[in-house]
Amino acid sequence: MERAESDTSEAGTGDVGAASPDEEAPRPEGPPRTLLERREELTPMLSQYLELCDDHPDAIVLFQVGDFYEAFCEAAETVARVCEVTLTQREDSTGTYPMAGIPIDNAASYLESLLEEEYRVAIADQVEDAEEATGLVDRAVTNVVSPGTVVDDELLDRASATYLGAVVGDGSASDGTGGEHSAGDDTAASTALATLDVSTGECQVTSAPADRVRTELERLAPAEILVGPDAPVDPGTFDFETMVTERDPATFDLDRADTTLSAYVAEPTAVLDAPVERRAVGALLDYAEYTQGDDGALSYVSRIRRYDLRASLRVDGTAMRSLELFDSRRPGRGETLLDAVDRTACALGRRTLESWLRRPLVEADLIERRHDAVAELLDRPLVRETVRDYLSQVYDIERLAATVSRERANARDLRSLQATLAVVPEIKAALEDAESAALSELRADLDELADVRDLIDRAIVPDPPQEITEGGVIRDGFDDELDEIRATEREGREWVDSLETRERERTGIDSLEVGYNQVHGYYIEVTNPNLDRVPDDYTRRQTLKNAERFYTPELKRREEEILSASERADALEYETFRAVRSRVAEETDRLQSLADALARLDVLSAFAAVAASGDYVRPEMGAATLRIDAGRHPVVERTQAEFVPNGIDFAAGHVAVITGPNMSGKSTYMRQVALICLLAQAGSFVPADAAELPVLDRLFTRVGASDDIAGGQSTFMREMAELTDILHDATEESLVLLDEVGRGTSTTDGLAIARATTEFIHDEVGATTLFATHYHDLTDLAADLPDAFNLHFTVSKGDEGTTDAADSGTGDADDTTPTESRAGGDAGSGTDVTFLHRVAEGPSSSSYGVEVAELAGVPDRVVARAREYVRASSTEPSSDSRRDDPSGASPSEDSTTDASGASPDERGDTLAAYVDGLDDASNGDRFELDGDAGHGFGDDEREVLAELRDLDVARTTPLEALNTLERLRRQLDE
Ligand SMILES: Nc1ncnc2c1ncn2[C@@H]1O[C@H](COP(=O)(O)OP(=O)(O)OP(=O)(O)O)[C@@H](O)[C@H]1O
Repeated sequence: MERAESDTSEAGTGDVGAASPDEEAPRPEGPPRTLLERREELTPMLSQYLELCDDHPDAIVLFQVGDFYEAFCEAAETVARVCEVTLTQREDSTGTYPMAGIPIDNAASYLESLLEEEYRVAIADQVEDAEEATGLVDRAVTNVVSPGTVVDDELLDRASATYLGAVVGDGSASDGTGGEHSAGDDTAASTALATLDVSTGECQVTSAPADRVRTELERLAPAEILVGPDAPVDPGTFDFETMVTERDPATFDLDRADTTLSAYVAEPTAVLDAPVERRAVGALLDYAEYTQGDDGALSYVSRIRRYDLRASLRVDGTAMRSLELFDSRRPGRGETLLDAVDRTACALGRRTLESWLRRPLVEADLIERRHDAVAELLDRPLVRETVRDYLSQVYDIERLAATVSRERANARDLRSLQATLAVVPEIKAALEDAESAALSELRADLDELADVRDLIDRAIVPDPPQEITEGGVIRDGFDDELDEIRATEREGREWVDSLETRERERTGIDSLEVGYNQVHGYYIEVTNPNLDRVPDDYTRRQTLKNAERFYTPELKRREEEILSASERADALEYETFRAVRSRVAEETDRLQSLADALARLDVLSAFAAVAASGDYVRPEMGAATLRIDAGRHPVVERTQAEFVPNGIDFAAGHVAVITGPNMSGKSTYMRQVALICLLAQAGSFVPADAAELPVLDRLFTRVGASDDIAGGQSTFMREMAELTDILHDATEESLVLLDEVGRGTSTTDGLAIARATTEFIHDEVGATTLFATHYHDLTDLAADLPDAFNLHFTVSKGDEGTTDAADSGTGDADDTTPTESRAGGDAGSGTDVTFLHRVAEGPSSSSYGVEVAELAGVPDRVVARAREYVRASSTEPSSDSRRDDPSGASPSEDSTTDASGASPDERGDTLAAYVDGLDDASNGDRFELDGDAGHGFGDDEREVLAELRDLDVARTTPLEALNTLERLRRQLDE
């Protein structure tokens, strides 16, 4: 590889070793210090580097030197460390400077490492031919690469959009942390969020109260965010990977934004009337322009779309994570909802599917439109499969259109566009009889772009080379001048080809040969024994050992003609190619609309394909009840050999308290209900036998205290913060999943919080709620609250031949073989327990904690002993608040009071009494396991029992519990 150039002749390189990758990263704060200090004495090349660094103080400047991109001094140290390349040094007359370089041919993988570590990189290319330059080669920054602005195919995720975001506040917003929530109140809209996918030109903006914007940020998870001066968001609290980029506050000014915007839309104020939105988009485009270099490089950003957050189901980051919509909690192992329903045929569809799942609809009409289309494609498998087959031949024309517009597309890219356009008529034909509104409209939106397709087809050869400057790109017959030049070239070559025969005849030398070499051009070669027969018009060109090479005046003339024709042809081809590409670029809008239509069609047919193969049904939307017959978890059912379907049937706004042992299926069930609702609102059919669903406005989850700990906050603190959001923001149209709320603190407090929360949601919020809990005491809420009821997960006890399921209408799985996990045998009572993963009405009769312990392998003696304690405790006085209520009110009296209008505040007394009672009861429940009451255990066993007794179950995660049990078991074995 070429590393040096003429003006580096004084440079030498010396290996000073690779930097350790573990050292703390020095961030690029301005140009390399060492160069700044020596500014006056630098050679022209390093001065040029320093000037480019001056212009890009927030980036590492990579400077083209031959086939390498080089960085110097402090920047070199960073490059060497992050890219794991050798730190060398450059020596010149002024001193020695650290230097590190990455090969241009393979730059993408090194750039990726720099982006991963959140560096911004300015690429300074040589902008004149090094051979033609007199003195120092001219260089300019052609592109700034940052996580949110990458356009390079190799750096982009094919399947997901990469967003750059900008958040701007109008200065009037509360920061949302003072408890000032404004659910559904758009008059308080004060914060704008604009996002841009630089690779496609998709630009969107919305404004809403600050807390809503924060949720939207989590949903879109931009790779890079510009935070405006008044933005009421704290970048430190973003819990997704992103790079926060500082910008000059002036770039967020309204005047400047309007000027920037006017280059993209004729009348910015007509498209975006809210100043805060214009400021967000303006700042975003300002930065994007800075990164893309040349003026007009973003001309394909022509559609700036404003959207209303209220037009989509609100799913916050916590819910997205706990429902594993896009990221599995077991990276690399677990599937996500997106994986489960992704049957899209092309990258366009895959990105749109993700965006539909991120933004499900909230208008029944729009949802039904999608369902109609899916139903039609499901009923017509031939149409569906034909369409999917053609869609699989579709290239990523959304990104291709942007590449064309940026003048970065080569001839192969244009051919890919053409190949895509060629299948559009076929797709239209397949949809000819489409009946549903969505499909017929889609069909109408499928612009065949026949003009563009024909242009590319006529202009570009079918299988063009990668390079666009070396000819072989433009078809014969497309350009007269090019055809003429090519004819001259061809004629010349033919003349040369036939020269050998002619000269052999003329000279009578049978061994005479005509050849070509790079240095001397065309020649006639005659071997030494025949030299006396060489004609007079031969001029000697080269002497070899056994032969001489000659040329004739005519051969020389022809050679010049051929070479100049070839050069002219290459130049003309390049020019013609650029003209064709510009012509295609003029149709960027139409190409983007076509890409959009193809993407929608792909998602709808993917939904139909999933429905066909996965046995999904069309849900009935807008129901006042939440009824799902034999529902399935779309992800778990794919991994679980025998998934047990479960139904649900209750009025929207009611609260279900779900009890059952660990591992019985509570969380899976709750998530399944949420996923079914979400899929339905995204336009998909759902995994169930039948479904009637309300249209939800928000979806909240508070699942598993220990599952999603984020840094900085204690588990319980985080749990409570999330709970606060739910209690503030949920409405009657929301679905709330609460899994073991309150588990992160003491049993007494946890139980009190769980109970108070449920009462609040029931009385004040009216959201449809599923509440899974291990606190059996909570099951009496069903008696207290008119719209609450119990569900439980059934367990079969083998020896008794019974289940604790009160057989009910909700369980649709009576004929299904349960997935079995058995505990039992000869320990203690010898109960044989099988988890049926089946939901039933009513509360669970037991927590089966001992059986789970037995399943986990706790020694028989401990299990038997534990059973004795359980039996003993069941004879202790009950801790039920209603029964312990000092007022003496019976449960039925209590609920009568409620039904007759008692406010939750009035019930506060009952709650306090309840908690007091609990404290008393828990004291009473404390068993004496050590000392004299040791019941014949040895010291080791007593130690184990003591540890078990001290275990704070309420603060122990299932995994920790299993680990503890395993350790105790080993301790006993030893
Ligand atoms: N309906 C079902 N059919 C088959 N298997 C299931 C079903 N539901 C759950 N399971 C299996 O049981 C396991 C435990 O389920 P899940 O986590 O929902 O239980 P849980 O009651 O919430 O447990 P915990 O209280 O410990 O959180 C799942 O990982 C899954 O493998």
